[in-house]
Amino acid sequence: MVPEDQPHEPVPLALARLFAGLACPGRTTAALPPTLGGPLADLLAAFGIPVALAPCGARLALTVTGEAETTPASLTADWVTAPPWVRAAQAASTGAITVAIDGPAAAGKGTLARSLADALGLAYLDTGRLYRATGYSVLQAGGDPSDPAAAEQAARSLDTRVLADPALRSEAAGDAASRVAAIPAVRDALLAFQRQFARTPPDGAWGAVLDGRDIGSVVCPSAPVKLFVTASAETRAQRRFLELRDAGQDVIESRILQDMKARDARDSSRGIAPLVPAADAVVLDTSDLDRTEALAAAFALAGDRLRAAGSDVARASMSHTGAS
Ligand SMILES: Nc1ncnc2c1ncn2[C@@H]1O[C@H](COP(=O)(O)OP(=O)(O)OP(=O)(O)O)[C@@H](O)[C@H]1O
Ligand SMILES: Nc1ccn([C@H]2C[C@H](O)[C@@H](COP(=O)(O)O)O2)c(=O)n1
Repeated sequence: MVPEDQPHEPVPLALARLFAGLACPGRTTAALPPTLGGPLADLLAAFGIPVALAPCGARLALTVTGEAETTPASLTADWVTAPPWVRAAQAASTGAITVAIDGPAAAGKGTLARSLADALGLAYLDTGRLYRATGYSVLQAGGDPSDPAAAEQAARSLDTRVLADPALRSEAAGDAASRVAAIPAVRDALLAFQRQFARTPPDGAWGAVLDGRDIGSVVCPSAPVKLFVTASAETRAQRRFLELRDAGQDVIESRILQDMKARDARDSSRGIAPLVPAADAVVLDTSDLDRTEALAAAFALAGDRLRAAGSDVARASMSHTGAS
């Protein structure tokens, strides 16, 4: 039994370290819900990282018990933050690996996508921002986001430098985004940028995490890892309320819930690229998971698929080069 008050690393950091093969033997790294501890321990063991599980209150303490098989002797500036199987796949890679994360508004897609990308050394694209920037640009010009001509013109002339503008996070920008997103010419205009990002991620990254509504179904249908992240409408509205309130916006939770339901209905029922889980996506409901638990679950799900993808890429590369 591990004492409950024993200090633990923050779980996202611990997981990043574990998956990067940089765990510190003998140190308790994560206290996890029982449903996650077992699968994660199996996964780490499969990566060559020896671990032990012990009860810790209502949770399981996951402790690294020995050196990972390929832990580097020292960390250097050019050390690639990725586990051994990822580096093998990277070396043999004939193309970038894509992690597709889809789901409804405020489900936690971006939070998970950023953490996965950071931990695995992948580039990250929040595709919602492309639609938000398009809708916001129409609003700024005094236009109607549902007007196909105005929306298409805004999408085709989009300058990606505006994607970091904090104004894009407002509910008004989200609503405008959902309206322009139902227009086929807008989706067509934004598709090439997203596919290009996935195919040739910036800064030489070996792959990319993209989040949105149609990444697994339309933008990157052959992505080896597809997560559909969801949560109840009430949970998502509360999360968005807290986010906007903490950012200093004057918001009413019941209004956010109402708008969010309307946006979900529009995104799910539109004729083109509707919000639906891809047939081969793994659904992750985060309603009862905090950020840490959701990340642990995503790591377990994504890690398994990525590992398989890494082997496939390596195999494809070997047959391509004639090696056996
Ligand atoms: N599991 C969680 N528990 C509690 N809060 C969370 C959880 N995951 C994310 N959040 C918070 O909920 C809010 C929405 O999360 P996030 O932006 O990641 O969602 P999203 O699905 O990317 O949203 P959008 O579709 O609008 O881009 C953020 O404030 C985030 O910190
Ligand atoms: N791949 C995408 C991404 C986003 N949209 C639309 C639908 C959303 O309501 C809106 C804003 O997205 P968010 O920032 O909340 O993720 O943009 C889409 O249709 N396809």
